[in-house]
Amino acid sequence: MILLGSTGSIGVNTLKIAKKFNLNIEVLVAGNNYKLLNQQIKDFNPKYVVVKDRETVKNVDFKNVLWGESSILEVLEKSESNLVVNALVGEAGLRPTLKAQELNKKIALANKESLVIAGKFIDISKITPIDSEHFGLWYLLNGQCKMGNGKLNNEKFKKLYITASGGALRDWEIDKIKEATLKDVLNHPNWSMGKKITIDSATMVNKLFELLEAKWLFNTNNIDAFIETKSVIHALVEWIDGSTTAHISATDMKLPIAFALLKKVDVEILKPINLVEVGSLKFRKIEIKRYPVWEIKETLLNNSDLGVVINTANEFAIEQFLKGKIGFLNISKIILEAVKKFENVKLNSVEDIFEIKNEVRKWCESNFI
Ligand SMILES: NC(=O)C1=CN([C@@H]2O[C@H](COP(=O)(O)OP(=O)(O)OC[C@H]3O[C@@H](n4cnc5c(N)ncnc54)[C@H](OP(=O)(O)O)[C@@H]3O)[C@@H](O)[C@H]2O)C=CC1
Ligand SMILES: CC(=O)[C@@H](O)[C@H](O)COP(=O)(O)O
Ligand SMILES: [Mn+2]
Repeated sequence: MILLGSTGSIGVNTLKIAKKFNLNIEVLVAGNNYKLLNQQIKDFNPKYVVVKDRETVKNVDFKNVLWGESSILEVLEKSESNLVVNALVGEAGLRPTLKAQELNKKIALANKESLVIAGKFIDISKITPIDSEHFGLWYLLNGQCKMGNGKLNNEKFKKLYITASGGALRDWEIDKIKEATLKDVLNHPNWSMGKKITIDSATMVNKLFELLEAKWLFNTNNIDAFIETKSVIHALVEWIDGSTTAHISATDMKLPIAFALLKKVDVEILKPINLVEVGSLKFRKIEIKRYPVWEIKETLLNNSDLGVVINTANEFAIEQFLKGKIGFLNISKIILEAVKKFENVKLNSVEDIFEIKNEVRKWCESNFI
């Protein structure tokens, strides 16, 4: 397989599954964590290795190390594996997703930003979702709604739900949230993940993205989210008959990853959840006064072209927050102002995405730096 983002949270879990099932790794792509990458090269003996920056190349114990986005695309073209695991973070994952699709490869997609930014240009038949909630929905729907042609029979279900943990600040007094530091925001209550998605969980941008991701994956706008504070339930399907089924598992990404990598899974991947030990579950509404970005939920679902605007503003704002230049609440403020400014955006081609991304980026830089 081809693993993009091998040194990250998803990447490391993917390699644990690869080792357990003795899967071949043809390509390792990492950013600049060469210490971990060198260990992975020793363990998996890949044919190609790509890193983010030229300066990192000299520290990697491998001959012909390549670097940069164009090298990721070049290696995708040269590779023989038919499976790409996209565990890159942010917009950096988009061009590799589009290239893998062009090469008719299967994509095990963790990089949700690919669908947020360019869902309407992505062939969903090539995508297997790794995102835990979407894996849960896929798991629940696959038995009931799969039609012969692989499409889902959407008449069977009434509504899809995904859950949110509420993020690191979910129990903070609302008027204290503006003082949250990076350390506070990275303290996720249930999951251990990369920095960006952990910040997105605290702003609820992650769940906003996941609603749009689900729209593309399951071809429906009939989707919503609520908080389940232990992240024991990941997804639910409300059926026409009035019953609801829920997908429950431990908070460990090895389960969705195993399904995405293997044709079928008939061994234990995670220890089952003991609900008697869990004791109780608490559910909460996602409130706009605590999560301001939730205000644009319907706007985004009804105009998915806004995905590139929201993602660009979010990545800019997170960069500024990580540098200590803006406060936590400004992340949502910048996103909401960008949506107002670019509300009439229209995507007619993939090229439009990159043009609009640059325009939004320039606007953010001239208004918020
Ligand atoms: N973590 C999780 O549990 C979940 C993650 N996801 C999604 O999966 C994706 C990955 O998330 P996560 O694993 O947490 O992210 P991490 O930040 O932990 O890992 C990102 C990976 O991408 C690499 N990388 C980043 N930028 C570049 C670049 N420009 N070129 C090459 N490599 C790059 C990093 O390299 P390095 O570290 O060496 O710099 C690292 O290997 C995200 O889209 C996230 O939303 C979805 C559900 C759950
Ligand atoms: C593990 C996973 O799929 C993440 O997307 C997780 O769901 C993020 O947590 P939140 O539910 O807090 O956004
Ligand atoms: Mn998720």
